[in-house]
Amino acid sequence: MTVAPIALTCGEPAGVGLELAEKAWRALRDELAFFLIADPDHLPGTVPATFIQDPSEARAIMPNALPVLPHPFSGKAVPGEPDPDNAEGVIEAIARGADLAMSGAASALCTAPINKKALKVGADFPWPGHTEYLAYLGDVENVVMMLASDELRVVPTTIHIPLSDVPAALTPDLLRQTISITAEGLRAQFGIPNPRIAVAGLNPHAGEGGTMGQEDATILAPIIEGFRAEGVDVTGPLPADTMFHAAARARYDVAICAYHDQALIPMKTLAFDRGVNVTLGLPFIRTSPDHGTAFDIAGKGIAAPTSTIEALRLAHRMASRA
Ligand SMILES: NC(=O)C1=CN([C@@H]2O[C@H](COP(=O)(O)OP(=O)(O)OC[C@H]3O[C@@H](n4cnc5c(N)ncnc54)[C@H](O)[C@@H]3O)[C@@H](O)[C@H]2O)C=CC1
Ligand SMILES: NCC(=O)COP(=O)(O)O
Repeated sequence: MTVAPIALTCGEPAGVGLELAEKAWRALRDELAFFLIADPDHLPGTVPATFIQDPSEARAIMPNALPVLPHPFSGKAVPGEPDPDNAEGVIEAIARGADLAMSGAASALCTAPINKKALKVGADFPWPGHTEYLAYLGDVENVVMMLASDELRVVPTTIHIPLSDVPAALTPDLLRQTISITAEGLRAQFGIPNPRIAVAGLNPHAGEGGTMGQEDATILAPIIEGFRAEGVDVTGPLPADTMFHAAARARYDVAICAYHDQALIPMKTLAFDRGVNVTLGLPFIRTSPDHGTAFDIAGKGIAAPTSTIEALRLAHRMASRA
């Protein structure tokens, strides 16, 4: 099935996003169609680019040049040095890509990394990241961040909040919504009819019967029991330290974790170079590489494009299934 091209936002122009867009185009030009939303003046001089006015032009251009939907920014792109004047452009480009995905002109949105601090400094960006901003743009209250690779899928129930705030934020409602959205996403968008969902405990040894914390028994266990009573395959709370080795991973399709690092450390340890960040629960498909702006290597030409390539491939597969 032919699907509309994917919108790829450039992300932070001082990061590795533009380099990755070029490398992804070289790898995927004969495989799928995408177009980059970026300032023409920021493009690497090494990439043949053709400017488009409408996403529908991208497919025919793709084999020969990187299709670019021009979006002017106010500042220059200097590797490793984010310009506060570019913050508005970064934010607008994401909104433009989301609009195109919601209208169907793009089959999905794939986002190159942003630098959260640069957007805060440059434009007082009020959201912690794409995930929350896209929920706002898509007018949905609850979304789920899932990091996916062949080895492992993980969901952090709480996302970009201080560790000290996690226990209070881990409410029954949030956990219930997170499990529901994840289960539905795996069914509808990943073709897993009865997903096996493992829930990680918050405390060491999942609380060790209440001797190492109460939340596992008082908050996590009742929600898990509720889903099981409805026939959903949810297990846990499992001790987090023993649920990520190979034999344990074979028992579930996704691990629901309590907080950001509990989920992302195993994921990035196993598959940093090919992990994909997917937002579930949006009214459109959104994927992203699993890494950040990598200022330390920006402009050196050494950034690995594999995670971006996998993000575009996964977006294409999800769009083809929709
Ligand atoms: N989806 C997004 O927009 C994301 C944005 N970020 C943001 O990125 C910024 C930097 O975050 P960090 O924690 O420093 O993580 P990072 O992923 O940017 O960098 C961590 C390390 O991994 C290396 N690295 C990252 N991507 C690479 C690639 N493609 N090829 C080779 N090496 C690579 C970097 O050089 C660095 O040594 C922060 O502002 C963070 O919030 C982080 C993750 C995702
Ligand atoms: N650590 C994951 C991350 O920062 C991705 O955030 P988002 O910008 O995709 O919300």
